[in-house]
This record gives sequence, C-alpha cells and structure tokens, in this order.
Amino acid sequence: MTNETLEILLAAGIPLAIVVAVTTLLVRRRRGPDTDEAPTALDEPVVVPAPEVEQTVEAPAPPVEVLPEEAEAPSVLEVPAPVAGRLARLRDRLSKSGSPLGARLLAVLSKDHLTEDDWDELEETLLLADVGAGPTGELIDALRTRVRVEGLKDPAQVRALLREQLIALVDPTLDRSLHTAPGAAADGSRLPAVVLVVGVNGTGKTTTVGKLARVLVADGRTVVLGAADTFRAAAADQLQTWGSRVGVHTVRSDRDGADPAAVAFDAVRTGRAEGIDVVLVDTAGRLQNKAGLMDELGKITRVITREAPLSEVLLVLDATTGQNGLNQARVFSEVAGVTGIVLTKLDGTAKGGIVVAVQRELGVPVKLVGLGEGPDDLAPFDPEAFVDALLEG
Ligand SMILES: Nc1nc2c(ncn2[C@@H]2O[C@H](COP(=O)(O)OP(=O)(O)OP(=O)(O)O)[C@@H](O)[C@H]2O)c(=O)[nH]1
Repeated sequence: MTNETLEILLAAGIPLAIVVAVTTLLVRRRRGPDTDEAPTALDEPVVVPAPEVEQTVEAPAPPVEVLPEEAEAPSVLEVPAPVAGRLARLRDRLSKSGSPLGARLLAVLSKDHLTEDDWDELEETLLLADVGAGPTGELIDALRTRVRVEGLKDPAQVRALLREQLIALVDPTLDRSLHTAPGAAADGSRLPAVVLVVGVNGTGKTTTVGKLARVLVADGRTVVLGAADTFRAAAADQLQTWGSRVGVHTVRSDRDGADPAAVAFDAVRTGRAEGIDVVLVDTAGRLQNKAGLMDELGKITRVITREAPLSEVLLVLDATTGQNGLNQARVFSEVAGVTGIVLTKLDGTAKGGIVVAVQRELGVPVKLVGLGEGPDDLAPFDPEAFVDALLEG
C-alpha cells in the first residue's frame, strides 16, 4: 500500500468509525431500562477524583460555627512574602510617579549659591508635597541655618543634611510598633489582640485588612477577620477572598445591612473561643455626619470591648487625597480613638510629605504604608527607609 492510499483510507475511515460508534451508542440508549445489557460508560455518573489539597501554611482551627465559606477554601494556600525590606519597593514606585519630592529638593540644594528665590522654591516644593505649613517652615529654617553656619557646598554634605532634617521631621522617636500580642482576661483565659480598622470609604480599608492578615500569617500568628463593613455588599466577599488565600477564617453576616457591631462582636467572640492571636475588624467608611459616625463606631467599640480590649484602632488614609483626606481623618480620629495610621496608595503620589502632615495634624504615628495593589504591598513604616526612598527615587 502506498502512502497516498493509506492517507485516503485514514481520511475516509476515521469519520466512518465515529459515525458507527455514535449510532451504536444511541441505539443502545434508546433501548431503555428493559435492556439486560450492562450499562455503558455514558449511563454511569462521571466520578472525578478530588484534587489533593496541598497546604503550605497551617490552617487555623475550625471555627465555632461552620460557615459556608469553609467549602470555598482554595486548594493551595499562598505563602506571603517576608515583611522585612518591603519599604525599599517604594523607591521604584516613587521614581515612576513623576518627580519625587527628594529629587526636587536636592536639585535646588545642590546649587553652588542659594539665592532667596531658591529658598522660596524649596518652600513651595515642600508645600506642594503636602508637608504642611508648620513643618515646612521648620525645615527651611533648619536648612538655612545649617547651610549658612557650616558653609555647606559639597553635594554629598548637602544631601546628608537634607536626609538628617527630613528624618527629624518624620520623627523617628514615635512608637510605630503594631500592638498585636494576645492578652489575658481576669480569669486567666487568653484574649486575642483586636485591631479595628476605620476610615473613609475607598481609602483601602478592606485591602489593608487583607494585606495585614498576610503580614501576621507570615509572622506565624493565627488570625480571624471580622467583616463589619455590612454597608457595601461586596466588602465581606472581598475580605473573605483575602482571608481564604492564606487560610484565615472570616466571620460575616449572610445578610446585607446587618448590624456591624453584631458582626464585630461575633468575630471577637470566635477569636477568643478559638484561642486566636489577632482579630482584625473591617468597618464601613460612611462619613454621613459626625454624630452618625460616632454612634456607629461607638457601638462597635462598646460591644467589642465586652469580649476583649481594643489593641489598635488603625485609621486608613489615602495619601493621594491631600488636605481633603486630612480633614476627614480628623473627624475619625476624634470619634474613634485612633492609635495608628495606615497611609495607602503612597505608590500613586509624588507627595510623600503627607506622612509629616498627617502625624502633626492627628498626633498619631504612621505605622503602615500601602505601596500598591499587590497582596504583599503593605510595609511597616520606617522613617529612615522612607526618607532614603524619597531621596533616591
Ligand atoms: N495603588 C494602590 N491602590 C490601593 C492601595 N491600597 C488599596 N488600593 C486600592 O484602592 C481601592 C479601594 O480599596 P478598598 O480596600 O476596597 O477600600 P475600602 O476603604 O475598603 O472601601 P469601602 O469598603 O467602600 O469603604 C482598591 O482598588 C484597592 O486595590 C495601595 O496601597 N496602592
């Protein structure tokens, strides 16, 4: 048989074989249940073996109440990136966000002779970068004195001076540690650390809670999430997805618009019953009016503290919103007893000066910064690494 003949036979034969097979199967099926033939593969239910669950991170103990989400756990848990050194990413991100503050300051300060216009330009640059009027005045005064007294000319010396002054402005003496160590109740039972996350809507609260859960998991802690943002329907789903990626359980209500205080209470009670280290509670960010906000956050705080004291109240602030964001933050800090600030979207602004302004305005340290939308784009705030990122960006 030649190759050509073989190809013709194959071309005609394969469709013919398919037609014969399909016809046979159809005829067999039509015969119905009275046939005494053994069932064909088409009659049998398809049994697909369950994929093996590969766990790279220890899953938390099962919750007190088994919620439907347990069935949705992903087959492979993610391993969060190490936390150390994350702030260094800011340098790359800042260099992409136009002309960063540090570069602009250095460009003026590196001139041979600084005129009054140059000092005005420096001042304007700091104000435009949201440093705020008070801190800007302080920095300019300190720089002028040092440049005059020490007669600094060498660019490396000027740069070192600017670095030193910026670090002083950001204030390295503030306590930026996140209080997440479990405590003990009067009866000796273990209490989880409770972190309440508040802020205006859209600032990145839910994302921050998700990223923070990963930071804690990377640190070997057990975590429970409380979806007390019952105002936005998708918020609980969003939070649950974050948690399930690292094996963290989310306590939520199955009803939209449920009482956020009740969900927060359930989350803390679950955390306590299960001996969890940290309970992170996400809240809605409605800023209808101060009285309404005070009522809602006051109630959440009251019911939580029936189970365990609050370890941290983190205010999430969008770094790109400038003065407007600061005004809103002031209202939250007045009603919620804020202990730390999370400054998100620092990757999306060349105005790093907001760090200084927000600390001065609210009298509370920036403890964490958001550096992007990636799951591990949250870093502990470190004044020196931050200033280095500004100057080297
Ligand atoms: N570039 C950037 N985007 C961020 C950062 N943090 C959060 N986002 C984005 O900001 C948007 C809003 O984030 P959410 O976490 O839903 O904000 P929220 O405050 O919980 O919003 P509400 O539930 O409406 O109150 C999302 O698209 C996030 O991906 C960050 O550090 N950098």
